[in-house]
Order: sequence, then structure tokens, then C-alpha cells
Amino acid sequence: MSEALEFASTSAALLEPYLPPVSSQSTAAKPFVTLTFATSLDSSLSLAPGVRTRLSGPGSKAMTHYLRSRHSAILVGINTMLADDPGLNCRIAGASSQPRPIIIDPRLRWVPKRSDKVLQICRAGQGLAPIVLTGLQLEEWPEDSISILTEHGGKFIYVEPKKTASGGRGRFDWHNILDVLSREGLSSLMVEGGAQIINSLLDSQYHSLVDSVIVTIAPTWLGEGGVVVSPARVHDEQGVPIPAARLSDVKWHPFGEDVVLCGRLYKK
Ligand SMILES: NC(=O)C1=CN([C@@H]2O[C@H](COP(=O)(O)OP(=O)(O)OC[C@H]3O[C@@H](n4cnc5c(N)ncnc54)[C@H](O)[C@@H]3O)[C@@H](O)[C@H]2O)C=CC1
Ligand SMILES: Nc1nc(O)c(N)c(N[C@@H]2O[C@H](COP(=O)(O)O)[C@@H](O)[C@H]2O)n1
Repeated sequence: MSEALEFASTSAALLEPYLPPVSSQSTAAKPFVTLTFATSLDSSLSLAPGVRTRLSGPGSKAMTHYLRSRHSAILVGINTMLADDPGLNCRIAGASSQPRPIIIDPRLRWVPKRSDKVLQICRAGQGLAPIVLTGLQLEEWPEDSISILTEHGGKFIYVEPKKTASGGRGRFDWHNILDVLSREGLSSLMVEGGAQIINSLLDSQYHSLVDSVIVTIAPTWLGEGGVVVSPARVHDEQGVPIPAARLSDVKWHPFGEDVVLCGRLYKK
């Protein structure tokens, strides 16, 4: 649990233009948002739904942990939480701060247990307790889950889901997610995944919310059936398909056998 990673200051300097300001005294209305994940050459995050898959080599893994030290929160979707049992802390030796884990769990599929890695890490003083954003109202929150989360210093927060065409409960609006996190005093957020979370954030209506994108590309093809990052198809006014999203201000940095791509979402 207490693996100690190292990340050279020369490497950190390469990332600096794409990171939130160091000052914690941010007065910005919304958190600085970094979209970051590791992908294969065929745009897969993992071999199959529910399968934890190592893509990052040692150098880019340390880079991801450095990013964790530079953000006040780290966000994952519920499938990632259930598939990976992630720690969601920063394991750089001597890290001065830890990110707050944020779990997007609209229907409360996560049943917190003391053996969950994120909670073990929290009890060991090596990370923070999670905040779970849910579309269920207070009276629908299981009491055991409330008490175990509260015991660790975490909590549930209700986020109003968008209405679906049939009047049901849909996805969250990212503006609402960021509003909630701002109210929690979180000034920067790294969105780690999984694919559904990333694809929803890459919808063009949210591009203006994303401040930077840092993607680790591993030299491997995972093959068919992977969990794929591929945002919804976009068409122009004539109905002709156009690219869904593009980066500008791009830099590529090799980290061991991986390459780390830094950029900003191109906004029209
Ligand atoms: N290589 C990498 O960097 C990473 C890999 N992963 C992998 O990704 C896989 C999981 O990815 P997915 O199956 O795509 O699941 P996911 O982790 O994106 O979770 C999907 C669920 O999140 C919720 N969700 C997504 N967007 C939402 C929104 N806008 N509003 C409300 N709820 C929303 C829904 O309940 C949805 O079913 C795992 O196998 C994990 O290992 C996850 C993170 C990073
Ligand atoms: N950067 C990166 N590289 C990989 O190869 C990965 N599989 C992931 N996965 C993400 O990291 C989480 C695991 O975090 P802990 O090491 O347990 O703290 C996992 O849930 C994904 O979000 N990331």
C-alpha cells in the first residue's frame, strides 16, 4: 500500500504549463479541470469491462501520481471503482498533499466496505476519504454506507440528474458536478476515467470546462472488446460527420516506452 514513487523535477517542469496554479488560494468560479488517462494504441483503457489493466510503465505511472499531488480532487466513475478497487491517492515519496477521491455513482452501486483500498489507505493516513456524487436523494442512501463513509471522513452528495426523454433520471451535467466540487472548496480536479466518464466530458457542450488534457499512450494494442474512449459522433449543419474533439497547443513527451501527450481542447 505504501509504494514510494519518484518523479524528477525536470520531468515535472515539462508538465507545468498544463497544470493548475500551485497557489491554493484560487478564487476561480470553477475548479481547474485536467482530463487524464492511459490508453492503448486502439484507444482502450482496459482489456474488457471490469478488468483492471496495467498500461502505464513505471515512468508514466509516476507522472500520473505527480498529477495526483497537483490536484485537489481525482474523479472516477462507478464502473472503475467496482472494477479496480483503486487507491486514488498519491504515492510519490514525501508528497505534501493528497487528492480528494470523487466517485460518480448515480444509483449508489458502491457499497463501501472497510476492506476497500480507498478506505484502507484513508485509515493508514495515506489518502483522503471519498465524496460520492449520487442522483439518489438522502432518504435513499443506505444507512450502513452513510456510517462507514462518515467514519472515514467521506460523504454522499446529491446531484440532480438530467431528465431523459422519457422523464427518467439521466446523466449529470458537468456544470453541476463542478459547482458541487467548488462548494466543497476543491480548486482543481483530475478526471481519470473510465471511458464513459471521459466520453461524457468530451461532449462538445463541455469542452469549455476542460483546462488541459494529459494522456499516456502505451505501445500496445489491447484488441477488440476493450473499454474504449470514443466520444459521441458530431455532425455539421449539413449532417456531415466532423471530428468530435481536437487538441491544440500540443506537446509530446516520452516517458520510458510510453509517450505522454499534453494539450488543450480546441474550442471553436
Ligand atoms: N487506463 C486508464 O487510465 C483508466 C482505466 N479505467 C478502466 O475503465 C474501465 C471502466 O470504464 P467504464 O466501464 O467506461 O466505466 P466508468 O468508470 O466511466 O463508469 C461508468 C458509469 O459512471 C456513471 N457515469 C458516467 N458518466 C456520467 C455522467 N456524466 N453523469 C452521471 N453518471 C455518469 C454511469 O453510472 C456509468 O455507468 C475499468 O475497466 C477501468 O479499469 C478507468 C480509469 C482510468
Ligand atoms: N495512468 C494510469 N495507467 C494505467 O495503466 C491504469 N490502469 C490507470 N488506471 C487508473 O488508476 C486507478 C488505479 O489507481 P491506484 O493505483 O489503485 O491508486 C484506476 O482505477 C484507474 O482510474 N491509470
